[in-house]
This record gives sequence, C-alpha cells and structure tokens, in this order.
Amino acid sequence: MKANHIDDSLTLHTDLYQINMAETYWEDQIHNRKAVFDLYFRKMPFGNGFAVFAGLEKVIEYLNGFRFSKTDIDYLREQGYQEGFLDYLKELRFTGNLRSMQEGELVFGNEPILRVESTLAEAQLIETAILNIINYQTLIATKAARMKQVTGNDILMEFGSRRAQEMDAAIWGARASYIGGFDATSNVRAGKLFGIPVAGTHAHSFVQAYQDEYTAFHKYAKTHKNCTFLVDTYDTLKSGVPTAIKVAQELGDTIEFNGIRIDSGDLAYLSKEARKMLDDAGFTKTRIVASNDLDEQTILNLKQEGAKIDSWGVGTKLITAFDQPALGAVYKLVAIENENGELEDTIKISSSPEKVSTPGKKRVYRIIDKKDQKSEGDYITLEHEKPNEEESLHMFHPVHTYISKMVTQFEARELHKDIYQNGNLVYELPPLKDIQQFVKENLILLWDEYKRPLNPEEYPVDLSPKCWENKMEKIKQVRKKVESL
Ligand SMILES: Nc1ncnc2c1ncn2[C@@H]1O[C@H](COP(=O)(O)OP(=O)(O)OP(=O)(O)O)[C@@H](O)[C@H]1O
Ligand SMILES: O=P(O)(O)OC[C@H]1O[C@H](OP(=O)(O)OP(=O)(O)O)[C@H](O)[C@@H]1O
Ligand SMILES: O=C(O)c1cccnc1
Repeated sequence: MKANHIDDSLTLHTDLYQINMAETYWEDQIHNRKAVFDLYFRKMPFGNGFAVFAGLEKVIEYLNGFRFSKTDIDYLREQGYQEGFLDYLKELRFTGNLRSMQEGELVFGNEPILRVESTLAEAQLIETAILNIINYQTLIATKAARMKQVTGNDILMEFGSRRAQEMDAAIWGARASYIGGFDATSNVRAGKLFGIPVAGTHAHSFVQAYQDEYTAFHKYAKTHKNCTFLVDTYDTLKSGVPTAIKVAQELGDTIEFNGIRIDSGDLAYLSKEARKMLDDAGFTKTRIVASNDLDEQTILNLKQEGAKIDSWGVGTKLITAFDQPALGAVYKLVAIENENGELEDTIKISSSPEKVSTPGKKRVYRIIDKKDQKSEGDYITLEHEKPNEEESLHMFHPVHTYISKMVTQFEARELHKDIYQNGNLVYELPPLKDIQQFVKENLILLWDEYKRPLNPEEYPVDLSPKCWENKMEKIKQVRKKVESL
C-alpha cells in the first residue's frame, strides 16, 4: 500500500461509483449533458410532523472549493483512471445552477429541498457530499426543534461534543442545534466559528480535584464570578445544595450566583427539593440546570412531574440523533438532456408508490391561507407553473387522490431561492441568529396538529394536476417499455 496523501481538498469526499460513472460519461462524451437532480427525504425523522432544513452554509463552502487538487489527481492516477479523464477532472469546477430552500425552512417528506441543474458529471460527483451534509444537519436541527417544542421558554444548552460522531459532527451539530432553537453550546470552537453563544458550568472532576465541595465552589467563584455549581458529586440534598448556598451567602454581592446543576438521580424530586432550599435561603432568582441523558421524552416527563428545572443541558441524545441516527434523504435524477439537446424528464419506479420519484424540473410553494395565516400544505408544480392566487386551488394527496380539498384566498409562497447560477454564488447567507428566528416564524404558520411531538398529523405535500399527470404519463411510458422487452 502506498503512503497516504495529504488532505487538501474535499472533492474526493464522494463514493467511488460517482467517479466511475463520471469516467464512463466522459468516455461516452455525454458528461456535459445537462442533468437535473432533486434532493429530498421520504420519511419524517423521529415521526415528527416537520423537519428543519440545515446544511446549506456547508454545501456552499463545499461547492466553492469544489476542484480536484494535485494530490486528488495523483491518487486517482494510482487507482488506474485514464490520463484524459484526469485532465478533464483537473479543470472541473461547479458550473451549474443550485436552487434550494433556505436554512431554517420547514421541510416535509417527498418535496425537493434542493435542486441541482448542472452537467451530468458535476451533478453526479457532488451527490455524496451534499447528502452527507444535509442528512446530518437537518436531522440534528429537527431533533433540536423537537426539544424546543417541549421546553418552551426554558434555556436549552447543547453539551454533545464528547459524544458526537467525531469533530465535524460536534461543531456542525452545535450549529444545527442552534438553528433548531437551542440557546447556547458548550463547544467553544462552534462559538468562535459561528458566533453561537457559549455556556457551561463545571464538571465532577473539578470537585473531585479539591476533594470537597466547599473549597471547590469557593475557588471557582473566585475566578468566575458568574457561577453555577454542580451539586451532585457526593450527595445533592445533604451536601451539594447546602454547600452551594453557604458559599453564595459568604461571597454575597461579590459573585453572581446563577444557580446549580444536577446531573444524576431523580431530577424531578431533587430539583423540587433544591428549589425549596434555594428559595428559603432567599436565592429565588437562581436557576436549576439539569443534565444526564436527556431527550424530549424525558424532559416532557420531568415537566409533567412538576420538576423545577429552568435550563436543560443536552448532549448524547441530541448530537447523535439517538433514536433515529440517519435522515435518509436521497438525490434523484429528474431530467436529462437528450441527444437533440432537449431536457427529458426521467423517473425511478418502485413497487411502493411513495418511492416512485417525481419527474421533471419543479417548484415548491407553501400555500398559506390569507384568512388565518396558517399553512394549508405544500404544492409542487412543474417549473413554469405558478398557482393562481385569484382562483381556488384543488389540492389532493398524490397517492391517495381521493383525499382532497379546495383552497381559496391563499398566498403561494415559493420556497426555493437561487443559490448558484452558472456556477456563480448569487445568494447571501443570512446571519445564524436570523436563521433561528426564521424557524420560529415558520412554525407560527403551522397548525398545532403538525407540531405535536407524538403522532402528529401528516402535513399535505401535494402535486399540481400537471405535475401529477406528467408523473403518471412517465410511469405509463416506462411500463410500456418494460413490457415490450
Ligand atoms: N424524575 C424523572 N423522571 C423521568 N426520568 C428521569 C427522572 N429523573 C432522571 N431521569 C432520567 O433517568 C435516567 C437515569 O439514568 P441513570 O440511571 O444513568 O442516572 P443516574 O444513575 O441517576 O446517574 P449516573 O449518570 O451518575 O449513572 C436519565 O436519563 C435521566 O435523565
Ligand atoms: O448526558 P448527556 O446528555 O450526554 O449530557 C452531557 C453529559 O456530559 C457530562 O457528563 P459525562 O457524561 O461525561 O459523565 P457522567 O455521566 O459520568 O457525569 C455531563 O455531566 C452530562 O451528563
Ligand atoms: O458545562 C457543562 O456543564 C457541561 C459541558 C459539557 C458536558 N457536560 C456538561
């Protein structure tokens, strides 16, 4: 085996089969044909009623740097690719169009989040990285939003770095969590890179290092006037909380006693008892932070039990998307240029109707009822259609077509923005804070039925009659072709 090459580009962050397909396209001289791919997922993550789209910033970072470095080419040469193909790859840049939802947009099953329209080879080569980025970040932003749904105005802190699937996941997961509604992260690098507020308390090891809570809290308060003491190293109610109170009383106004963190035991019982003790001592404004394997389910239970918890520190189950570790978004070819230079729609058939792709270049609209400012569903049209807001709109389920409704007095809000045009970035990324705010505003448009974490209603994602007919026609054509074999 040869020595490893240096890691100076992300372009080989792709599956081998993409390069193999690109080589065949190149040899067959169809590599520059125009191709259109849609990126979408089919099944709602965590059984949630909505997903929160995240990942566009990193996709842009990746596409801006999309070029094969000298070491990439050297490596591919070692793998046996032809020189002519390597010469072609050397010059390759992303030259296509990208339309996408904005980060923080609410997204649902079977609707294109993003559309790539580029040369066939380029569009193929970028598939893996784009899916890799969006699948993870959208999953984490959605998991975070689920937690936000149950915590309301409480403070949510992301503590997952030590458990994340490696370092990139920790920092991009911290960013996705913030988009989904978290207030802060403990990862300082994520704070530095993205401007996310950083927050934290101290560990059991700090108390263990001094071997007694009184000294540890005193020492901590001396350097960090703003302090939250971890009270469960030895015995929360007999030792931790009384010691925190004692130190806070002794230091008085010289410190800002924010409160305590409890990290084990019965968090409902302990927080209620601790609250009483803090209040009795006059520290009514202090906060109780809880941590320890929390997720939205445990938090909901704790709230139902009347836990007196103001802030939640959440790590493992958020950053690893513990109950559903992958989103399952796919990237499907929906149109390809034929030998006459015309764009022809393509389809992927499956025995399960949900898995049949929707052919053609399309647009996605959110249909908002003007009377109550609530969303009636999303409506996918062919590229040149726009729902006529002056007329009533017939919305029907694309598989169970008898489920239908007429919508009047609506606004059809288009969800895709131009991100790249002919390889040029034409989109300005909003500040992260605005993306978080965008999620909040988008959630106001949804009826509560779609927002409940358990068994939400299925949000309608419908096809326009033209889009639906086009799909049916394509299915017929493919069937005919198969039957004639
Ligand atoms: N009152 C409660 N209701 C429901 N779940 C709770 C309650 N209190 C704690 N939990 C959760 O129960 C689980 C307890 O886990 P575990 O047994 O590992 O904790 P522990 O033994 O108290 O602490 P340690 O992490 O030190 O082992 C955690 O996920 C915690 O968040
Ligand atoms: O539980 P999570 O949601 O992942 O949150 C992060 C955890 O990391 C820290 O302890 P660590 O797990 O390192 O050790 P401990 O469980 O023994 O306290 C912290 O005290 C939390 O419990
Ligand atoms: O600051 C904290 O309390 C913290 C940070 C990371 C993991 N657990 C706790």
